Amino acid sequence: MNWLRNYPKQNYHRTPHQVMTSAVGKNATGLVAATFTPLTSKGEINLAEIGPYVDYLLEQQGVKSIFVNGTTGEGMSLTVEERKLLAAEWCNKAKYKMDNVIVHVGCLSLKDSQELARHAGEIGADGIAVISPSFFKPATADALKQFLQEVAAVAPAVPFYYYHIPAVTGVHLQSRDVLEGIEALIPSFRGLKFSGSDLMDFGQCVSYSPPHWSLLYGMDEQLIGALAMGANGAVGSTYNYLGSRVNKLMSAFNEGDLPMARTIQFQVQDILCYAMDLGFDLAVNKQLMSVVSGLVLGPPRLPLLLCPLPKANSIAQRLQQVLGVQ
Ligand SMILES: CC(=O)N[C@H](C=O)[C@@H](O)[C@H](O)[C@H](O)CO
Ligand SMILES: CC(=O)C(=O)O
Repeated sequence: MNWLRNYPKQNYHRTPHQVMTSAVGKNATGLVAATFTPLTSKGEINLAEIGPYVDYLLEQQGVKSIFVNGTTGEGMSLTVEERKLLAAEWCNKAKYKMDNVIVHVGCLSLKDSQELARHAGEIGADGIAVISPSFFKPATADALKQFLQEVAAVAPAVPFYYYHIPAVTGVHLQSRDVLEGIEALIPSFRGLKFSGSDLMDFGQCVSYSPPHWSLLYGMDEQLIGALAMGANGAVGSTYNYLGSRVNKLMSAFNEGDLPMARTIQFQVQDILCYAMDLGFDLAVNKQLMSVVSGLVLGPPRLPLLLCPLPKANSIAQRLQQVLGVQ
């Protein structure tokens, strides 16, 4: 097995599901809902809906952690000022109630990202996450790490997560290469939110990670594969309305009941297949959440277009049918 010994990368071979609490903050584990951003009918941010939203997740979905201003939250379509107001309100309303509020602070401009990272530290966020810049893209993993390092450096006490979502950013660097030596550059580094389909790269990230990192998976339709690979938790948009059911998937998996975990995964896939056949984008997803939860999340921001209500209603109906089957 010489090829193994010659493999240049040092892996920790950690035991999946064991994440130690670290010196900097607490790790995010379990289910994390990537929240939608409530807007008024005129397209302004609607802070008044955030308190009820937090309570809905806790009481109706059993979801105790959130990831705000990310892809689902239309973070890249919001101004820096709007993002600060939203992050502050999420932290404020989730304080003493939720386990973890992770604020996404990635921007195309390094300076904007730093301003948001500093602010997240001031408002007591439990973590910050940064997506790769995607207009001018980093040419190498080292270039990306330099960017991440500069952001993390302004909020050194806040647990830092790298957010990999290649289908959206068009940045296809292997996450394993991004993780290589990252803690020497970013002492507050605490994990990865991996929203890609490449489970080999994800597995290599798990294998490389020390026990105090959290590896969170972000493709809700195949979470079970990532759990098998050693994910510590999941961040996703569908946990806004499927959190309660997917919590059961996680416990079934942890208890070794794979048939049950698989049954639930197939239910999630059924709902998403149905939605995708109709055309499923963030605007549809947001409207679906409004229909299912009763929260008034409003329209998406341009260039996304408001989803016609009958379409969201039809997906919601399918969801109720599928969830009706235990
Ligand atoms: C592109 C996107 O928004 N990905 C989300 C998180 O990363 C997922 O939660 C998906 O929305 C979900 O897996 C449905 O495809
Ligand atoms: C899904 C996710 O993590 C996001 O919306 O950013």
